[in-house]
Amino acid sequence: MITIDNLTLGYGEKKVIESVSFAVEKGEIFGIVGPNGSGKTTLLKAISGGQDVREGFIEINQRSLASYHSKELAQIMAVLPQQSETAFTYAVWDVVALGRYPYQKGWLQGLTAEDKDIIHKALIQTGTEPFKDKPLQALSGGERQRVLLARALAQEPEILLLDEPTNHLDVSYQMSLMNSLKQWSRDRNLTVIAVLHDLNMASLYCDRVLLLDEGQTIALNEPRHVMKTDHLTHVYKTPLECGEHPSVPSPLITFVPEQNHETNLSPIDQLTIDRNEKWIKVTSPTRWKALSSAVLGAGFSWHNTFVNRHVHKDYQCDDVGEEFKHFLEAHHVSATDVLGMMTAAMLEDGTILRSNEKDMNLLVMVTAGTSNAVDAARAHEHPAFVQQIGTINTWVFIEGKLPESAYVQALMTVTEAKAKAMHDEEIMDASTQTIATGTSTDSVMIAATQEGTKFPYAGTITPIGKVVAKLVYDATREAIVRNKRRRGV
Ligand SMILES: Nc1ncnc2c1ncn2[C@@H]1O[C@H](COP(=O)(O)OP(=O)(O)OP(=O)(O)O)[C@@H](O)[C@H]1O
Repeated sequence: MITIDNLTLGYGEKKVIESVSFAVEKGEIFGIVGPNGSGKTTLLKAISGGQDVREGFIEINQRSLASYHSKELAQIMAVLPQQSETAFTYAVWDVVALGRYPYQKGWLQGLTAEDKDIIHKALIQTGTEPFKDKPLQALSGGERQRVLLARALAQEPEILLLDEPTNHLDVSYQMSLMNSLKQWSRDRNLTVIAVLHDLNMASLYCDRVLLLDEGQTIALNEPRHVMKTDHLTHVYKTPLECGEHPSVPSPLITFVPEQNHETNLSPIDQLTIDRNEKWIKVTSPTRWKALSSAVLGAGFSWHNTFVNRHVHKDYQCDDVGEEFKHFLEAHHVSATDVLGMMTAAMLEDGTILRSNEKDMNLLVMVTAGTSNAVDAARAHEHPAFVQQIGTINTWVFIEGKLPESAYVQALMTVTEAKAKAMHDEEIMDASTQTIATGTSTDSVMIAATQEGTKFPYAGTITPIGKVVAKLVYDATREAIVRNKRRRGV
């Protein structure tokens, strides 16, 4: 549909776009992203025919752009520019009606019933119908932006060029605009080329993205290939990270603010451990990124308070999460800060071990009740699942920066070390009379500061994995031994 070949554009002596080539298919949503001054608007202007081409060419439907008469071009292409025109004193309806101009045969010809119907539909589609009689100047920036979009739609274009269309729009209208573009591209085969500053909008809605820097193509591909941490950090010169969107298969770009630390103490030295018969509560002045199977705060989340709460072995509750929150409130602890686990094991038997080898600052806490011990290999022989609280809870605090993959590896390391401790302490599965590998309700947490030394891997044989495995193995055995002693085993 649109072919750009080896395009070079500029102002005076200055080259602003250099040897850029790409093709946009019919029905595609094509995003142009890049830092301020990288040439996005100039490129879009050239595609709309408003910028002289210095080298290369632009074709639309296999015809040179330069060969189109302006009215002919306006019948296939509509433009929503970056700056919304505020000079208009027209009423909204009249502004949208201007979109029908390319179809009028002469100055004196009025609008047909079909034109009016199209204008009405464009007003409805953009939510601007309620203020169709107001002057454009009386509208907010976002409302005006939507009116200009309605005018572009009234042109019934095959191609829509948008320069930062979500500027001025609140989140709900941004989403609604982008959802509409997606729908029009599907239903009417509308081709969209949009300059976007919001990298997440580009990643959520564009079929392909062109990343420009200083007029040159840095990347051109589907968002998941373009939105890479190294590409974007290099181009935007700002710390950011590309992760996964939690609900759709698109990259999620997050920005990392500068951190100011007022103390030289290590994060583990700053942990406060409150330990009594009711709980082991660890609090931190800073938040840790945790991966856990906890009752409160499961999955990946950031916390500054970690509670391992003691409950009676007969504890039963329909909504454990809610009951836990009430418990915390009653103790003046904010539940939103807390990663919370439960255990019927006696907390004074819990073991806390620390390693502070050079660049390996870790703390491990294990509480162990083994009355629900299960041999995973024979678990299928057990009767139906019964939720009981005799459990091994394991916490690992790591000073360092781990990718999410390393969290998962650390989780495996913890599980293997725990299973070996169970084996070496000869903890039996009461049902199968074989050596157990864990208990039926074990819970685990890996928490890291996400600052300092990078640990890309955390499997058993990696530098950090070796320390995790040793501490978890030793702490689990010690907690089991204390538990056995208490029970007189
Ligand atoms: N009319 C003009 N005359 C001279 N130079 C211009 C003109 N318009 C833009 N430029 C320059 O061309 C370069 C690219 O500008 P352009 O507006 O295309 O960038 P952009 O990527 O759209 O930037 P932004 O994100 O800030 O909108 C900039 O250095 C800008 O100063």
